Amino acid sequence: MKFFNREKEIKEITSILEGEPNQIYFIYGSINSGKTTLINHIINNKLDDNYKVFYINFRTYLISEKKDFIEAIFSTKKDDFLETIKDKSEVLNLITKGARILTGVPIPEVEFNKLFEERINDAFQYLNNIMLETRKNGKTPILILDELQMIKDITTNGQKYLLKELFQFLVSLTKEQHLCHVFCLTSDSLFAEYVYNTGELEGRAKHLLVDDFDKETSLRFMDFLAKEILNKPELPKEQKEQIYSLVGGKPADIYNIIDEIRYKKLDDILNQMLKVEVSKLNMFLEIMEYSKPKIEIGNNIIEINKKDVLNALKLFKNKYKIPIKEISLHIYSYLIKENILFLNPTEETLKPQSFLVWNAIKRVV
Ligand SMILES: Nc1ncnc2c1ncn2[C@@H]1O[C@H](COP(=O)(O)OP(=O)(O)OP(=O)(O)O)[C@@H](O)[C@H]1O
Repeated sequence: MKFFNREKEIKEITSILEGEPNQIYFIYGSINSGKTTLINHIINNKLDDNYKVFYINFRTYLISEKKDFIEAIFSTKKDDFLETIKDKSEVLNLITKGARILTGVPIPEVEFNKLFEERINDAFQYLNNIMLETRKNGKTPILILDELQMIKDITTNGQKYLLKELFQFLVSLTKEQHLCHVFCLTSDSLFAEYVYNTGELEGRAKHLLVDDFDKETSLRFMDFLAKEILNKPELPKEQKEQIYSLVGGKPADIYNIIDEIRYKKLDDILNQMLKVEVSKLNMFLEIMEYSKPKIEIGNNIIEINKKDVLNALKLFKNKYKIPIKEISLHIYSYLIKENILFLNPTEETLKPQSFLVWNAIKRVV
């Protein structure tokens, strides 16, 4: 897959990386807006060997307890051949000479096994030492935590949230020690909102939005893909308009459509996409009748009323984006959890997760 555009975001992130680590950066955006693709493009193509990237993707693990969290962060393997790291000198080798991007923080197997018996702070202490070693060897460490929301419900010692301890540690890495750049990625906008309003991160964290493309960029992206995938110089203007009016600037949707044009008619592709989305929404509303869904807000469990959901969705009939205060907290939280709405905490607005979802809403309610 060839990478397209995002000059503004690339400039912003590379400028951050040129400076001293000082804040935790949260990269957020609606589903499939291109967050992971962007950060991967930057670490693979825009950095020189003076950087060392520790990339942790929580999506690849099923995380339900502290032990899983530790397993996700650390790696006891030297390389893709799954050779085990035996001692500290092999860890140092990986940090100084190994690949620029490491998946997981390297640790000798014996030390890793010990982490399970000890307090979570020991894991953070080990991580801190690795960042110090990386610095000592003349490299700037970058820690990337992808899909961070996966750990939000993990408790340690029965009730204390692991997330809070992690945040404290990340503040120490950035604002206090200026040791390591930290980027957290999330597609869960309720989580992004929680982070945005978390008192202990005030003045210590910044949010960077990676949104769907605007219209002009989307049309250029279609021509870019027409060249890459279809071997055509561009797509006819009316086809581009047709695609945009159904899926807007969602990179993943645009990519899938152009790819399918290789073997299907555009009209058929678009009709099928809309049909599927409309039936998903209809099914969702129908199931609500029977399942009587509930949502936990603070310490309260609130039942979701179908009529309230329909009224909330009706607000989008003529508008793509609305102020958050127009929908009550439990209803919008539920619709976000169900991947129907996206919340932008910095703007305090709500919009459908995608243009396609918006088109379905307009037809169903
Ligand atoms: N800048 C880009 N250039 C080319 N293709 C892109 C770009 N951004 C996104 N895409 C396409 O969109 C797909 C989804 O992007 P990606 O997985 O990065 O989104 P995401 O925001 O990380 O998703 P999630 O919501 O699941 O976290 C990619 O697999 C790719 O096909």
